[in-house]
Amino acid sequence: MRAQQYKFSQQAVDYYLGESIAQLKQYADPQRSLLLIDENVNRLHGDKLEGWQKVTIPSGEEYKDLKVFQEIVDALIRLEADRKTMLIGIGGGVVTDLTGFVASVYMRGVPFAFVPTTLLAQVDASIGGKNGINYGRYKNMLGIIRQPVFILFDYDLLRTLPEDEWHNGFAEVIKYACIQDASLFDFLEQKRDQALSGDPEILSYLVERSVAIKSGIVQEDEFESGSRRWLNFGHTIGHAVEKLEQIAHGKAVAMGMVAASRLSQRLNGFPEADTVRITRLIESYGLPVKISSNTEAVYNLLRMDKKREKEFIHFILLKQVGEAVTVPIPLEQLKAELESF
Ligand SMILES: O=C(O)C(=O)C[C@@H](O)[C@H](O)[C@H](O)COP(=O)(O)O
Repeated sequence: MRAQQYKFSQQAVDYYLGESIAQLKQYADPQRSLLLIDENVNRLHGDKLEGWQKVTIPSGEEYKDLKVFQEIVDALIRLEADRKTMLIGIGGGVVTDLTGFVASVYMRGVPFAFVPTTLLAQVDASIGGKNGINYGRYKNMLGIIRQPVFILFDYDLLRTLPEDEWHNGFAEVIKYACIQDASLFDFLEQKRDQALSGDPEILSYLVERSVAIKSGIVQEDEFESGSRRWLNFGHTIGHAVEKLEQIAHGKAVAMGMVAASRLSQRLNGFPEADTVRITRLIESYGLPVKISSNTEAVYNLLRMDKKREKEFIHFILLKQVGEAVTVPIPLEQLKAELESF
């Protein structure tokens, strides 16, 4: 196990990398904590969490909504959770987002922590303090930026992930390579087989490199007025496609990254050969690259992206592999570009 601490504006966050979920009692008091745990994770790993009070959360993005938020608040009231009760979210991004959001508003804020159990949650969703829920057709429309007390990364939990969910997580790792780390991009190309087969050494490297890249960017711009926007590479179109097609986040981001690379080619001088390279890498990790959604429907959702300011969207493009830039694109121009794809 490797312990690290990252300091953010209101909270220092402890990371326990390569720790076992069975050791959770070392970091939180079962008498003063409540586990919000994904129902599948509880079924598969609940035996390692005896002696904790649990509230189970249904599995799936469709549950990251106001209704489940309300059910969790009801459970907290029923269990008489007070201001010192720590909420520990154990599951994928849905559970960590919901836990952080409920914890941020219940009694005006209680402490919280995460045990991310999917690759996507370990490399992305659990880090950086973005917590929230979807609202209607819009992704993460209600939310807050607030940091957890700690994050426990247990790599063994990834072994029980369903095939599809496993591939999903690689989309966000590829994103980090595209926006900030060309050598990680080479590594992902060269070590694809070991990465996909879950080779422990390669996997811990990929998680820890991703965690370091994301944490560094968030430390620099926690409230997303500059470099943090880069973490949204592939997400502007991706979020719209995710909602329209009801597909997994990683798949939608994969398609969004290919679209953003093509846009980078047209508007930012990004070499065509690199769009081809990104597309190949994404495909080689078993992720989709082609969007078949209705263009107008994509545009109508994308108009409400959080990076919009009046008639512009701060769109994330690439300059080269490993270097992102934010370019304000007028909505009308974006519409025309989408139509021409
Ligand atoms: O942490 C961030 O900042 C990100 O943009 C990371 C994204 O991968 C993540 O999906 C995030 O939740 C999207 O945020 P949103 O602000 O576009 O809803």
